[in-house]
Amino acid sequence: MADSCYLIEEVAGNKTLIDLAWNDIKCSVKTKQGTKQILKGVTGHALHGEFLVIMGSSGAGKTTLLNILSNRLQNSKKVAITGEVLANSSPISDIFYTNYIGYVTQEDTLIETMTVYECLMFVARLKTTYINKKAKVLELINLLKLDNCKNSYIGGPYMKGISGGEKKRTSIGIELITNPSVLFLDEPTSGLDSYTAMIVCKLLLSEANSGKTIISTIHQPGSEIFHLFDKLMLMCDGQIVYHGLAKNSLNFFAQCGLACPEHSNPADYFMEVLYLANSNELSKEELKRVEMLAEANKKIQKNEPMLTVPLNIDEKVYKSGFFTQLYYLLGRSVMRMIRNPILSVVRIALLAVIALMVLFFYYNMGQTGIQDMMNRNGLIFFNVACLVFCNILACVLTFPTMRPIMIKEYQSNTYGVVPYFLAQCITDVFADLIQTLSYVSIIYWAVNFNTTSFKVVVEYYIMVYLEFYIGGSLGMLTGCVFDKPELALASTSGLLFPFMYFAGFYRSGNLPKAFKWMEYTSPFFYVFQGCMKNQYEDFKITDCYVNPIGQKLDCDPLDNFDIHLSVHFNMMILALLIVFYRTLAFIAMKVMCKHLKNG
Ligand SMILES: Nc1ncnc2c1ncn2[C@@H]1O[C@H](COP(=O)(O)OP(=O)(O)OP(=O)(O)O)[C@@H](O)[C@H]1O
Repeated sequence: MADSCYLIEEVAGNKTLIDLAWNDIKCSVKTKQGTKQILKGVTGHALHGEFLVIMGSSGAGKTTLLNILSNRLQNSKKVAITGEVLANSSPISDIFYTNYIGYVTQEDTLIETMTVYECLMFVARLKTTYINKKAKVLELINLLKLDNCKNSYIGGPYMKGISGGEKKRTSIGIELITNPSVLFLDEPTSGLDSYTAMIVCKLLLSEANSGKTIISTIHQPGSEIFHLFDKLMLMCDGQIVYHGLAKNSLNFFAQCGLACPEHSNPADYFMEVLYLANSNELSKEELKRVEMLAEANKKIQKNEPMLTVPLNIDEKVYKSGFFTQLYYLLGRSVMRMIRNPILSVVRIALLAVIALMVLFFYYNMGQTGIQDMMNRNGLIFFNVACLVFCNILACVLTFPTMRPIMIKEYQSNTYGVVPYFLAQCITDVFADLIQTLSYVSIIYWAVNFNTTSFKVVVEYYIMVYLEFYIGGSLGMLTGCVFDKPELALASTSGLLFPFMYFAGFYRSGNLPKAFKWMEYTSPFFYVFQGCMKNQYEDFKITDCYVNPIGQKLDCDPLDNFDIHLSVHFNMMILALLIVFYRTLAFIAMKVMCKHLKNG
């Protein structure tokens, strides 16, 4: 295993070796049916240099145990955990996890528009202090056998990318780049073919050989993979029914009167023996079998000598500073926006369609008659509705897809919420600026909008910019509150239609007094007011409708629509609303992260 000893000099030299032990871990959760005991006093250990595989029946509590050991599940209103986890014979603090552990989740949380190399470099830049980060990343890529695809996109439903096995190895690489002493993995081989699963398991074994403590749950390994395992922990009904060398497990079951038939895959056989028809209500026979195995397992346990080397704890939660985090997050966010097909399609194609429609129907609009005025009003409102909606759609559709990635990276202390949030806001500032400049420049002169002064034109640019940004802010807010794009989209529609109705276009002067206040809650109202005021400044309709007694009517669109707030006042209110929506989005993001950290 010449290539297996990644960073072995650090493991043997400066790197801390860790023996992990856990005593009498109990975990219960409150459910609607009452309290459910998930773990019933679980005791075990994983030593440095060991690859411990946790297997067991579905619902046995494997993931729960992994989450408790890795501090991803903590005591909360719903969850009660007791027992202790020791590292090198000492109780561990929260900061221990930041310093020494890595966690590979079951789902790959990778950005589809990044390459394998970029994914690893991003983490290396934020979470490591290597002098030559590029060399370390390339070394790791070589170890993970990802050289062939290092410059390929991760890919996803909308773009072709690397294979499932390559994604999994990239996810493992993201954790290995920080060279953790303890690595947890939740079902790293699920969904992979047997050959790829074998590659992943061999990689984990080699990492264990280099001194790391590797703990992984694994589902249905083939017999070839099973024979790779070093230590095995079998769980059933929240208890450990075997913990020891994988190669001794068959003997243990035979001694308990449950001999595995010859030529069977031991992993399949154990799953058969530990299968529970209903994990909420065990039959007498199942209960007896589980208790018999759990008792027999207790008898074979010996006190393993544990390391007692004290752990050097670096109290810093984040390995990089605020501005470094912001810088790389901003770079990633801009790159994602440029490369993301949904974002580019929604933002550019939709905008292009709107611009073409406007040019087609409103090219060289007249400036004098009643009809011209009505067309102009229609176009102003059309712009307001379309541009806000266009940006909301882009944010609502893309933000929830970033959510699991952000949560995973936040939980592993890659960066804080503030730099992440600011990076999103700054990216929007630039994206909206480009959209505004292109859209307004294309349509403004072509449709004959007001060009009486430079100030009027600039103000219109600013109003459109605020339209885009307020749309993005609303999209971000719903995207932060709802985790699924469908839910976010549905709630956005529920919000947008009343907002649009109360914009002051459909019923302005004759809105019943009781509902008048609702106009002030709609951002569309301020955008519409601002744009109308801006467009009709110094603008005279000469060809007015004259009634039978000679009065000129409908000459002032600002009067017709009851437009009374100044352009600058509307701009100020919109700026405040942007701050308000973004603050709410930030609070939603912060609450979500805090909630997740507390289990
Ligand atoms: N927050 C929760 N609320 C209610 N029940 C829970 C909660 N978390 C876990 N459980 C239940 O606890 C049991 C153990 O869950 P866990 O995910 O640890 O099992 P597992 O062994 O990993 O199962 P699988 O192999 O199917 O993923 C399951 O019956 C699960 O439904």
